[in-house]
Amino acid sequence: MQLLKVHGSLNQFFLLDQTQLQQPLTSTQLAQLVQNLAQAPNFGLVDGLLVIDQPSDPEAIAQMRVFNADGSQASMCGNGLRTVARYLADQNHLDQFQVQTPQQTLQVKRYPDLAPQVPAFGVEISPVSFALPKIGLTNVNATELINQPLPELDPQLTFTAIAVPNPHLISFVDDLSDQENRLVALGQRLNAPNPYFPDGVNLSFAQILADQQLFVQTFERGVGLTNACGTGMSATSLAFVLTYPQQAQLDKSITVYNPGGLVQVKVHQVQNRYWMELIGNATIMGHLTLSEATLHDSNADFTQIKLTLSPEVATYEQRATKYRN
Ligand SMILES: N[C@H](CCC[C@H](N)C(=O)O)C(=O)O
Repeated sequence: MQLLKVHGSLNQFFLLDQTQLQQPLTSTQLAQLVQNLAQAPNFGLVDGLLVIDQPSDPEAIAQMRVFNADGSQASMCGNGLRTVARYLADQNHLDQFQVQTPQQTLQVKRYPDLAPQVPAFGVEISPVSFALPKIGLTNVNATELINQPLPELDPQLTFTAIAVPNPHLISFVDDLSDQENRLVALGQRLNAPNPYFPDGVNLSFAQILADQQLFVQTFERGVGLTNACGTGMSATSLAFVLTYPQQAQLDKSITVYNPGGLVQVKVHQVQNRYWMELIGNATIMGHLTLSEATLHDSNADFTQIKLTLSPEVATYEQRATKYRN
C-alpha cells in the first residue's frame, strides 16, 4: 500500500488512508507510527500524520484525525485538511464536499490551481471559542483573553487566546525578524509542564505588514517551529480583525505570509459565531510503498525505505536543478 507525503505551505505530513487497509491501526499504533516516521532519516520534515477513516457523520465523505510528530493527537489541522481534501477530491472526482473532524464536520472546496500542477483548496476552520477552559488556559483570572497582558508569560507582550478548536495563543510584535528565539523559548515553556497550558498550546507571533496582510510564525504543540500552521494563521487572522479592525475586515481576504509560503484567510461572522476559510496549496510530494504489516509494526525499520517523488514535485525539482547548474 502507499503512504503519501503531502504539504500545505510546506507544513509536511504523511497521509494514511485507513479505508485501504484490511485492519486499521489503533490510536496507540498510529501514535507510534508517526514518531517512527518523524525520526526516520530519509523522509525530510515530518510534522505529523493525517489519518483518513470512514466517517460516522452521513454528511461527510470521510473523517480526518491528526497526530503530531511527538505522537500526541490534535483536534484539527488546517494545512493538513487542505491536503486531505485534495486527496479525497481526486479519489472521488468531487470539488466540494464535507470532511468530519473530531469536533465538527467541515466544508472543503477546490479553488483554481495557484500555478501549473499546484492545486489549491479552501477549508472551513471551525468551531471557534474564546472560553479559556476550551483553550486549556488555566490560572488566569479572566473568562477570555483578547489582546491582554500576561506578564507571567512575557512582561512586554499582549496575548489573545482562541480555540479553532485546537488551542492557540497569539501575540502581535512590531518586528518578527529577531523574535524567533523568544517564540521558541516561550513555546517550549508552554509545551512543557506549566501552570497555564497543562495540555500545551500552539504559539504564534504575528507582524502586521499592511492592511489585510500579516506574517505569522508558529511554534506548534507536539512539533516545534513549523514552516506554517494553518489553524495558527486562521486564529491569528481572527485576532487581527478583532484587535485591529481599522486594518483587517470581516469577509475580506487576508494574505498571511509564513516561512513556507502564503495563504489567504477570510474571517466570517454568523450571528455571534466566527468561522474562517483557509485557502492555499495542497501538494502531494511523493509516497512510500510498504506492506500493511510494516505499518502495524511499532519496531519497523524505515531506514531502508525510500520516498518516491510525485510528478508534481519531481517536475519542480528537475526544473530547479536545471537552473542551479
Ligand atoms: N500542532 C497542532 C496540530 C497541527 C496544526 C497545524 N499543523 C495546522 O496546520 O493547523 C496541535 O497540536 O493543536
